[in-house]
Amino acid sequence: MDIEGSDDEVPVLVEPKVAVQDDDEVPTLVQDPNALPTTKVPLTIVTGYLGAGKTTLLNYILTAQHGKKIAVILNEFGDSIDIEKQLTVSDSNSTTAKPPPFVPLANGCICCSAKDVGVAAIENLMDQGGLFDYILLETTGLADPGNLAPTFWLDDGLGSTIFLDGIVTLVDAKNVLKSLDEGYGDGEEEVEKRRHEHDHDHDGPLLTTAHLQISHADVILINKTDLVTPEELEKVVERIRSINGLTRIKTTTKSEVPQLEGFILDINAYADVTADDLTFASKGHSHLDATITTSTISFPALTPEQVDKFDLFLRTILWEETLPNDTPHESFEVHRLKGRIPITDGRVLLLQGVRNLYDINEAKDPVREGDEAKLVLIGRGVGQEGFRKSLSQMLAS
Ligand SMILES: Nc1nc2c(ncn2[C@@H]2O[C@H](COP(=O)(O)OP(=O)(O)OP(=O)(O)O)[C@@H](O)[C@H]2O)c(=O)[nH]1
Ligand SMILES: [Zn+2]
Repeated sequence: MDIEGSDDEVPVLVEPKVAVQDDDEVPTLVQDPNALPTTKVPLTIVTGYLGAGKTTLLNYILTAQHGKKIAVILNEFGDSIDIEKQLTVSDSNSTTAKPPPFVPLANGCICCSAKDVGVAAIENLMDQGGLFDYILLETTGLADPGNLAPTFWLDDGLGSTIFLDGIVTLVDAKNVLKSLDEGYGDGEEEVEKRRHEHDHDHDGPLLTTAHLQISHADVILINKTDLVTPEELEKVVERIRSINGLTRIKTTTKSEVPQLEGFILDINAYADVTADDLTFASKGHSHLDATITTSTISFPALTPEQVDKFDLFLRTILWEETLPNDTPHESFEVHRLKGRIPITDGRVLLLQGVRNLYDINEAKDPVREGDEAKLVLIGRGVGQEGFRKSLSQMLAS
């Protein structure tokens, strides 16, 4: 969906549709010699089904007053190999009327084989220093953000310059239930492919792109609320909540989020694990969705000796996709996980994971909320009783 810039006061994002930019039309980026690339630049992934309002959100952010210089990376699938990504830098403080500067990036699909090209292009820009202090990456409507997130998280090479701040998913209030139920928009071929990839038995409930975009989201904007009744909207909220019990949800029209800071930008979703988040997730939401659920496992504070066993439990479920101790189970797939694990010596461990990557850090300010440890899992088949059983067996061994 093209959004043409008409206001010449503010830089407006135009999605690339042409494969080749005329050199004359590509202004070069102006370097700010005063800015030093000393701090890490946050990167937010903006995902959501075709036409859900991703570009509308980016335009909203680019024109809002936030005092940030934001780089936007777009990637669009074309009909051919002419897949294009471009980068535009917005300076909300600039008063001069200039067309947005474009730096064309190499072609390729950022969520799969060519992802490193995207990363290299960002790094290249970071080398120029001070050009921007925030990165927004809009994926295509059919992207699985779980494939993309690991590229920007826990990458030592990138670690010095970029970090993944969070994943924001736009949901089309009018169509999302159809997408979840029928794979509406995914196309028959894609639906069939996903059955092969994610459901080895072929008879489980359908895993759609909408599921993947919701299960990985740290923030969900249910957009286009003007197109549904309050009752319909309530159903959408409940369904989404039942899939992802950790995500923050906001209903919007025209992707308008007046409070960007702390909700869309700078949310630190891959660093902080607050007790509130986990408590919310474990309130027990109805299992309205047959494919993806959120499951919370609570257990007593660990002794220092149990930490390694807990780690082995995580490695087994995430890396081997099986339950320890030959615990019988049906196939499962973890999309996202978070945890807060108090240790009897006074420490609190914070746990973050996406797909088969995870990270354990000690809380810097270990406030103990009782002695209950909580592990929240989002994914397919994560509600099986075997998870609890095998964990307690593991910890008791
Ligand atoms: N009725 C209605 N239309 C909206 C709303 N938000 C955005 N739109 C329109 O929906 C269309 C698609 O919005 P985009 O922001 O381009 O969506 P997108 O997710 O970037 O779409 P793709 O890049 O094509 O996947 C545009 O015509 C928007 O103006 C809304 O809240 N209500
Ligand atoms: Zn778009």
